[in-house]
Amino acid sequence: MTRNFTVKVPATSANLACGFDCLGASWDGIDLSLSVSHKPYPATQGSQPVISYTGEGAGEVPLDPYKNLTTRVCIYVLRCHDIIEFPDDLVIKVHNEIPFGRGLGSSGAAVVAGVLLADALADLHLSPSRQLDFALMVERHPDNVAAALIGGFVGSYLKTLPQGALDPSSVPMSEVLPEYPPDASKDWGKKPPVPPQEIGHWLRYGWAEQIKALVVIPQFELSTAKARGCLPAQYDRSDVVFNLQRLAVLTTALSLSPPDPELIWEAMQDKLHQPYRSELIPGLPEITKTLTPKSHPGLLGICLSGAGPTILALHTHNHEGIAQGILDIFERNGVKCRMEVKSISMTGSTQVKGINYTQYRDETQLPSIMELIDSELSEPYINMTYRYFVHTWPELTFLAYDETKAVGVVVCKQERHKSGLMRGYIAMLSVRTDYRKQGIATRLVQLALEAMISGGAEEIVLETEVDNSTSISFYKRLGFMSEKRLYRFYMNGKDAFRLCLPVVESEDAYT
Ligand SMILES: Nc1ncnc2c1ncn2[C@@H]1O[C@H](COP(=O)(O)OP(=O)(O)OP(=O)(O)O)[C@@H](O)[C@H]1O
Ligand SMILES: N[C@@H](CCO)C(=O)O
Repeated sequence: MTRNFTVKVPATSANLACGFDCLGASWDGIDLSLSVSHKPYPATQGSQPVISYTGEGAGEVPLDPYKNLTTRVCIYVLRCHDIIEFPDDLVIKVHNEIPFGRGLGSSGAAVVAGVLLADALADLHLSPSRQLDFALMVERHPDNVAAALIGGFVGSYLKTLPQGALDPSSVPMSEVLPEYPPDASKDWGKKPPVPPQEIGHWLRYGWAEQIKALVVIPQFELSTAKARGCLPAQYDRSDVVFNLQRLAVLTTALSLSPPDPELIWEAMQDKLHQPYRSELIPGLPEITKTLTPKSHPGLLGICLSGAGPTILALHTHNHEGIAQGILDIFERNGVKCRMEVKSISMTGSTQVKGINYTQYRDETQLPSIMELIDSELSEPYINMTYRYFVHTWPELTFLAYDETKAVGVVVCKQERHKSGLMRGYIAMLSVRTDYRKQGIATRLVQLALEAMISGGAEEIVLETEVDNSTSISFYKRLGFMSEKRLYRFYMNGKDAFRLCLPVVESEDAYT
């Protein structure tokens, strides 16, 4: 059976001015997404994962699973659980909307995605706290990764670990995520350092629903490493106190409704990182000092997003006016930008298990098939009828599973009709009522059609009750046409329509 699932991780803004290395917020509608399919463990083929990648960073990101950040984190987490290889037939389709090196947490998102990928592939059932431990072994400040994992407006700190515990910051990154040599075999880097428990603690704050984020993204990249490189090793006590006082106010100020612009603007001042980063971001001091709630009504506070160069302007309204103010300053400094308005994402990262489809395997599936169909159809069938179909044409019965629960089935047969044509026949189709409208019936019928056509079917037919308009329009959408009316076809005396799909030469004519 092939399993499939998706992983989605939102973009984040770390710091929010005074909360250097401890505050973060995640944004809706700007995500890193993985769409994954694989065979369940144990792995037997030693096959390499196939990665494809679209969106931000396409063409730049390595697609070799031992070089790509997300899959390297994934194999790191798997190996910490004594699973040394990727599962068989692993296909990962990445779509990334988070631009690199702009202070929107792209690397944190890639790391979190790797942790969630490993978790889902091997059914590790890691708690959010344990997921954060693994992420913090790789991305060593908690602000982006905590906000990306948990979602919302999040405060976090790194715990002081007991003496003797592994200190993540002292483990060289090359030991956590080794650079795999080209000839790395599956035994290479097998025993990585396992993170201590509960490296990071976090708390989600309230966020007033009126507050939106205007995100102004300059065209140039600034790596976090470079933006940290210009920070001093030590600070004046007065600067630290300046930030702490603002931090004490900001976390609650952003939760109050209606938001107080004067309070928030002043609380979003900073002396610990932005002044030092000004040399790397032309126009930054002017943007953070001259745009105020008085000059630009609707503005609440303005700062660097993470390590920059993106500017984050929290506001309640007037995003066009505020954006123009920022764009004018950037333009005078020769910086080109694009902008987006975002809402806070309260969901954080998600792993959504998909429905898995499988061909009929053996009699143990018969009770599920019978239950699904008996609960659905007006026509009662006896055991022998089911056995006749699934034993004669096992390759033409398909089931849909949510984890181990069967939620849909299609049962078909195929034989030569007296007209001389090879005729496929859809005998039964059923999807649990609570799983409808997810495309499960369509996928089941498509699988059956593919199997019948590859088995030589020249036409495919079925019957449906004349007053079952849902069923009739479902099959018509798949290309079926009404062929004839069959009078008193069902035992309840109802008429049926026979629907027919002529198989034309193009194999995808039915899709
Ligand atoms: N989806 C991804 N897949 C693989 N590698 C990625 C992905 N996203 C980011 N990276 C790697 O992370 C680098 C960017 O990391 P960096 O920490 O400099 O910036 P950022 O995470 O966008 O900013 P910040 O941490 O300040 O918010 C990229 O150049 C790339 O090497
Ligand atoms: N707090 C970090 C952001 C990236 O995690 C910094 O400003 O360098």
